[in-house]
Amino acid sequence: MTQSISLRLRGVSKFYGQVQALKPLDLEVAPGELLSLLGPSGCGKTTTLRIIAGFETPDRGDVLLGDRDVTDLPPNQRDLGMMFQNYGLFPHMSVVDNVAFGLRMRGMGRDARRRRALEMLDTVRLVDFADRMIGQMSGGQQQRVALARALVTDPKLLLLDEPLGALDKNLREQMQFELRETQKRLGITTILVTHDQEEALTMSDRIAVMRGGEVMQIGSPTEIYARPRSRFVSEFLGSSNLFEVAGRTAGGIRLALNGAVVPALAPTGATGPVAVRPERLALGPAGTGTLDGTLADAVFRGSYVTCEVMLPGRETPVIVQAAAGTALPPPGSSVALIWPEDGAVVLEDA
Ligand SMILES: Nc1ncnc2c1ncn2[C@@H]1O[C@H](COP(=O)(O)OP(=O)(O)OP(=O)(O)O)[C@@H](O)[C@H]1O
Repeated sequence: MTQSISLRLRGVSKFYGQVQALKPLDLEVAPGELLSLLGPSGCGKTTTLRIIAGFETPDRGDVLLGDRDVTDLPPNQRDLGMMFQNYGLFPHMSVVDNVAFGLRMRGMGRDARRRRALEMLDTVRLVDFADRMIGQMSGGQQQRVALARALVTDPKLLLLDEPLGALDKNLREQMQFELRETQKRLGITTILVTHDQEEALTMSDRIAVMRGGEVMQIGSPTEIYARPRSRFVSEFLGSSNLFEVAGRTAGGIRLALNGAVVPALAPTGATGPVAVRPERLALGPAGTGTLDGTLADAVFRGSYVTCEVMLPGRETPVIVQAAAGTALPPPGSSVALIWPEDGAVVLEDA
């Protein structure tokens, strides 16, 4: 069992020539926590991870592992386990030799190496495959070998860069669960880089949503999903319907569209539109809700139905996600949008 350790970045920034890959960044990761760095291509996720690993030196700021300032230490002195998308396993070596490789580099004796590698293979439920060649293992199994190899040196910090990117959807979901389970069991502090919002939502204790070299918002998956602060975050994680706001009253938020007053969480200083998740809206008979419109389309998606509702005075359809089996009138019918009692939030930006 690893003694869990905290990770701290203080004012870390990085330029590549004229490109500011990272604006001064502060980040605290608690012992045993899994923090995801989530964002679109080029937002600075990999740069952040490479600085934490020691492959890259920040222009300014420091990196602390526990109380130790590791900013100037090379990667092999930082007590890290790492796992990347193309696992970097040696195809001509057996499973157990792949896992033991890092121990050999540290000068551990042959028998001790094998014993320790088998222990790790047991953790990822592959001990029966120890003497197979890597090429005889499936994608999911290779991913588990890579995890065992990352953990075999008993690192204090686990760094995962799109670790499941090579797997297809079903296997990927299963491995997300397994990886998270192992990480929790070992209590190892972990940074996960991903551009996959579902992966971040299912695996993380907290998510840092990044854009343009900055953390836009950081919080638990439920917090970030239910209370996005900006339009970018509300649209990057899931989707949102945005409504312009005309003002605030004691009873709630006045919508610009028809002046209706609706309940919404309104943080002080939030002057942007109000965002509502499609699954928080419902449809009812015309005249019974907040806004009347026309049901333009309804698409069956298996476990739910995606409805598009056109409102007078609004160009973009409002998206409503109704449970499968909901009785819907035919397209072209008048319907009412039923606003949620909670679940709408005023954003900070336009
Ligand atoms: N070695 C480099 N030289 C010059 N510019 C770089 C270098 N590495 C990264 N950048 C730039 O820094 C910015 C951040 O890149 P980074 O790789 O951290 O993004 P990312 O979020 O990991 O993207 P992706 O999801 O595509 O990997 C980008 O604008 C990128 O083009």
